[in-house]
Amino acid sequence: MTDSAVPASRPRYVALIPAAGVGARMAAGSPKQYLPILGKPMLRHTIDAFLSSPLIAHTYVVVSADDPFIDTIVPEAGVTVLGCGGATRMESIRNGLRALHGGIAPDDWVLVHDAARPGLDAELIARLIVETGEHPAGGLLALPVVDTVKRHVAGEVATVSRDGLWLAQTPQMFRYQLLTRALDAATDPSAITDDASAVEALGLAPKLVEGHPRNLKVTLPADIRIAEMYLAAHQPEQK
Ligand SMILES: Nc1ccn([C@@H]2O[C@H](COP(=O)(O)OP(=O)(O)OP(=O)(O)O)[C@@H](O)[C@H]2O)c(=O)n1
Ligand SMILES: C[C@](O)(CO)[C@H](O)COP(=O)(O)O
Repeated sequence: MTDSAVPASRPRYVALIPAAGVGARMAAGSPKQYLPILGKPMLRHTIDAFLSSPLIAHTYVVVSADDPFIDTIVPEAGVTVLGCGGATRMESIRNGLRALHGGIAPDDWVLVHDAARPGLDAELIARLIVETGEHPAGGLLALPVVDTVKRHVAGEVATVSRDGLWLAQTPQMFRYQLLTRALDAATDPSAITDDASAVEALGLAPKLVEGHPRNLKVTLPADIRIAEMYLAAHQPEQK
């Protein structure tokens, strides 16, 4: 895939990384986005993925107002830290989008990407941007479900058809105007577990673009080692 399929200047593509979570399921005693992955903080890997992409005009990182660790990672050219994290992922993203207001055009694209997915790289970013193209509902990386799916509720167990089921990853990309409208319209935060679900609630169908297992979300302690294995296997060769 070449970058020539991508429009040159405007609209721009910017990255928005929500990084204001506490990492409760990781239970590491400090926010998981600062845990070392191959000796480098997880968030640093995530930021570096966007800095390595020639398609991304700027990267914004949303952290908590009282985040004591972020200064060890940024600032640097091409990255802006926004200390407006909220109580939920959706709130952090909403606050981040509001902070961009005025500095971004309505039809610029925003790629929202979890700080907790350090396995992203420039190739996956390019695939998402090129395959989403001008799709009016935007697009997201996702993986088709390969296992048999069970639903277990109140003692009842049933097998759910996996036909058409995908696991959503990030980045998820939408034009700024659409994403802000979708998140502002979201009334039931428990139903909005990703950015695409807010857009779907408007009756739109974002494009699913095949992601990669290395782009896993580091959620539980065992995921750290898995992320390290993927990243070690994917490092450019040292000369
Ligand atoms: N209030 C929040 C909660 C989450 N996030 C971010 O959203 C991404 C996905 O969230 P998740 O993996 O759930 O991270 P945590 O909320 O930190 O984890 P947990 O749910 O286990 O506490 C992470 O990069 C996280 O930092 C955020 O910016 N603001
Ligand atoms: C956005 C996401 O990563 C897509 O899979 C996921 O929904 C985030 O969930 P979390 O519970 O906030 O980690």
